[in-house]
Amino acid sequence: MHMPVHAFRDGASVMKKHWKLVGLGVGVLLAAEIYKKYNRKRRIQQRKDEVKKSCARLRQQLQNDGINEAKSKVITDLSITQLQSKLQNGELKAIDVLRAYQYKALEVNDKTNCIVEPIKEAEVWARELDNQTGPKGPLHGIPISIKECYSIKGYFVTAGMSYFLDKVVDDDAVLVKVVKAAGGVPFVRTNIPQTMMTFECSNPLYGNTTNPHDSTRSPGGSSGGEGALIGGGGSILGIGGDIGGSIRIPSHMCGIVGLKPTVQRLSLNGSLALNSGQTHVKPSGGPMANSVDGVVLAMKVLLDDTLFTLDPFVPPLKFNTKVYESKKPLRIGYYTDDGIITPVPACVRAVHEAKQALEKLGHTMVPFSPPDVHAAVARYTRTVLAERGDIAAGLLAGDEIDPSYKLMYHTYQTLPNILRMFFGLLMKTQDRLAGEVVSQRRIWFMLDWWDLHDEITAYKSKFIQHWRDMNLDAVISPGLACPALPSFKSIRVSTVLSYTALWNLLNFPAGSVPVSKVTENDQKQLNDTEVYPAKKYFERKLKEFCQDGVGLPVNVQCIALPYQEEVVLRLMKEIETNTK
Ligand SMILES: CCCCCC/C=C\CCCCCCCC(=O)NCCO
Repeated sequence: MHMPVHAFRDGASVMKKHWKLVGLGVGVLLAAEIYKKYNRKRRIQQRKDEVKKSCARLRQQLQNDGINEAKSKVITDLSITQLQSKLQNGELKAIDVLRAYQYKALEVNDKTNCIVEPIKEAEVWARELDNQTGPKGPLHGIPISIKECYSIKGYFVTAGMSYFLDKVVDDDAVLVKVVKAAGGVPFVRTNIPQTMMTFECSNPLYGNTTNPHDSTRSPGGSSGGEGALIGGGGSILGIGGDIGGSIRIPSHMCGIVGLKPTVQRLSLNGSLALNSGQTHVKPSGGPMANSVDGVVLAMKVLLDDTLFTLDPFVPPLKFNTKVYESKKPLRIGYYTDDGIITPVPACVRAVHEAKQALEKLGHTMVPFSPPDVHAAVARYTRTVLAERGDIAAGLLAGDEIDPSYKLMYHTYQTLPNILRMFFGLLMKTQDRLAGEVVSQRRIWFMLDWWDLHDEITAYKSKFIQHWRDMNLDAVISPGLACPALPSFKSIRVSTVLSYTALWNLLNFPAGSVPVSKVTENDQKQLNDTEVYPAKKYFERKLKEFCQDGVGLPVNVQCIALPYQEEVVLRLMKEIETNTK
């Protein structure tokens, strides 16, 4: 049978028509995509310009008001206790304190790029406080820096993603409201890493933040802007957030004090979290400051009726001064190596110095081994990476992926599963945990999710039993396995996170407090293979990244059982007073 020629001709013309339509469709889609990308780029540039202008305006204002280095220093050199008392007794005005910190913050920002933008309403708030009659709030006139993820009415909350540049938020986060109700003056918003799920501090909107002690290094993250600003002296008290170490890592890397409370001891309502539907390991909001007194003041002020009313899901537990001020000797566990990655000598020395100081104060120090950290941390990553970064990837469509997030993004989003498994196997030959984390499968089924919950609950019970068997009141550990890392390198030594993430998995409160600085001798020991054999791949990388680190801050971590923040803070205060 043969087809007449016209049938071919008709068929061909129908096909041609279809191809034209398909071509048109593809063209429209492509054009839409190009337009979307162009639009996002334009929006990012616009945002960058707005931020630049806002800093320039403030600088001009400070100049007009005659604020200079010397005038600023008189105020920024005061401790939080001195500052609070001078503001309370009227010796200092809120507007003068604000100006002094604005000046210093801009100076630190010039060096580290730690600020997203100044909060322009701060001046009005400070003047209102100065004109106020009647009783003063406990934070009266104290300038407070705020991590970018907390809503402040009239501002963008982005976690470094242009997706969120479409709409300014229309209300303050609960913690911001409590700070303001207590007379605090939120005055700058601080930088974060893209998605906030890394411990760097870089994103395409606001750029990379550097460490105030070494500009080639990262301040850590995700509350890295807070770390750099407070560490550089540009803020005395700030608010951060932590689901894996985001308060404690920048505190450690920038030599400041930070507290990750038990989840929900403070409210996170009104703060951006990409993984808010993730139910097993939740983030905590917490204070960061240049002293333990600052963190204690913040906890005392925040744990009050205003907070309990604004967020009734916060347990109404006020700050327990009796526990904080207790002199009763405690039984404290300590460890320097969790078996995942051996900390560099400076971080080990810091734990020993804190231990000695606590011993001198009459506490009993006992060696402690956190049980099965490997399984715990594997469950932690399985939980926080359960959707393999799908949520972030959806929001990031069209955005440039920041260098700090690239490796993680591509490992989980673009690498075909088969290659990821292969890559994971290869990594396992170098580092078992890292290899396992890379090979972990996405959680598809609800029953797997529930099983994971049960495994975590069982681990918590086992851990608490071990803690009870040892009759412990608290534990101290390295602040992290290394001091500040060169910018963009953290993913290459990501297992250092085991020192902080364990306490998120367990939901124990944990704080980070400065103890020391890296010395020449620490560096000598780092390069002595007898002291630091660096047998694992990540340890070798750590050794490489920790060269030339003399002078970098080193903290230790203090941990207690859930809702015992006051025990953590007591230890932190004792360590702060009795080391260095
Ligand atoms: C412990 C082994 C780590 C292996 C490498 C896995 C890499 C990343 C895992 C997730 C990283 C989570 C970082 C969380 C930072 C943070 O606390 N963000 C606060 C968000 O509110």
